[in-house]
Amino acid sequence: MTDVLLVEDDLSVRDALMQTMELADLTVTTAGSFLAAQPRLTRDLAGIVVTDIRMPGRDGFHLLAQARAADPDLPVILLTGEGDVPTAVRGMSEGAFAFLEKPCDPEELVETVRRALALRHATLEARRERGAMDGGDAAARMLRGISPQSREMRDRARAVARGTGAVLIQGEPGTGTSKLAEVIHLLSPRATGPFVKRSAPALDAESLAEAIMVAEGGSLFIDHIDALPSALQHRLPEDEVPENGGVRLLAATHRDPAVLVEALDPDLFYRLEGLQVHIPPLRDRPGDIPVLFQHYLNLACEQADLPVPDVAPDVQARLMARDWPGNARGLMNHAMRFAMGLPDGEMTGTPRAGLADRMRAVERSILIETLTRHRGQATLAAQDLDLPRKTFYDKLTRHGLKPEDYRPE
Ligand SMILES: Nc1ncnc2c1ncn2[C@@H]1O[C@H](COP(=O)(O)OP(=O)(O)OP(=O)(O)O)[C@@H](O)[C@H]1O
Repeated sequence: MTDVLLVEDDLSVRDALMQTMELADLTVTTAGSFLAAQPRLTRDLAGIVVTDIRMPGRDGFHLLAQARAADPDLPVILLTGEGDVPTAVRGMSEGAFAFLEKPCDPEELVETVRRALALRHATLEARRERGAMDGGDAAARMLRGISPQSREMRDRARAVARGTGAVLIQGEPGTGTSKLAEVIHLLSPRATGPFVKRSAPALDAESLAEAIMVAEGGSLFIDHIDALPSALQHRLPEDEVPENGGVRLLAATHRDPAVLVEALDPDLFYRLEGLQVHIPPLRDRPGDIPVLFQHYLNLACEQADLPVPDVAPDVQARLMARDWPGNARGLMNHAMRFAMGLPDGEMTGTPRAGLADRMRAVERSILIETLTRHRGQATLAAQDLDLPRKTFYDKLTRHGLKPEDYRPE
């Protein structure tokens, strides 16, 4: 992966610039002319372009135009001759990201490149997210979240949906167990059949039989399965369901599988044990908090016909540091209140830990958020946080975090 595509015809200048950037841990690819660079200017180029203006044949302005034709959001930094202000002005008016006078000050060059790169990554990330939402399947559309745990959960849902046996979903209240059940149904070959949801404590023999009948050809989702009376556990739909006929059983519990073994008859427990999906609590995936919050904020504002307020970075950091005992539902309620401009009085996620623990939680959230934003690229994340690489890695180790967990799927 290239951070910088450097286009410069003068070999000694090219080597010097390349060395400056490589010393700053940037990955550089070089080209000696417009023609050599042209095929690399694509819409999905993960880096940015630094180009000399004066080159034999087609010059830097041609390159700028070509880059903008490939992708108007691709940042291009122009290198001008000393004192050549009119050229620089023309470059800016034609859409260059910045211009630098040669010979370049190394610090200024690296700093400008980093700014351009951060913008490039943000652009590509936003496109990727949009693509996943627009063209994605039910898991991508309905289960928001950019954390590695959320990605894993979506993959697991897809895999489980392809199976035929009963499924057990486990997660704390408000983590989205019902939503995940619906996603599994929608991803399965039974998607065109009904999805019927019942809560175990409200069921008796008659209402269970009726629910099974209504769910014919689709899925029956039983929430709080641990509260299903023993007598009814034997009346659940069978695992051996004919293709697209019968009823597939999906179940959820907030309880630990270790406790569940006590609550269920062994037959049912072992049936459900085969295909399980666990939803981690929100506090273990703070990277999802800003995305979910923004999603529900947009929704609340749209419903109430209100303008969407800005979420300042310190507000985001505070949201991420909370432990959210109500999980996604708690966050959603908070977003609603925020949209209405209501005070934070009924917030349930306020941390009660001491100062040291709270600071640790904030540090962890910031590390996760930065790694997520830089797609697991530790060097960029460390730079973003103004930390030497070693200090950054020490902190990751202390929090048990690994950059590779934050790289894209
Ligand atoms: N990943 C997610 N993306 C978008 N919305 C989510 C996500 N997870 C949960 N939600 C939302 O949070 C709310 C709670 O989800 P859901 O009702 O599925 O939780 P639950 O675990 O079944 O809760 P409970 O059993 O306590 O009712 C819902 O409005 C759901 O849409």
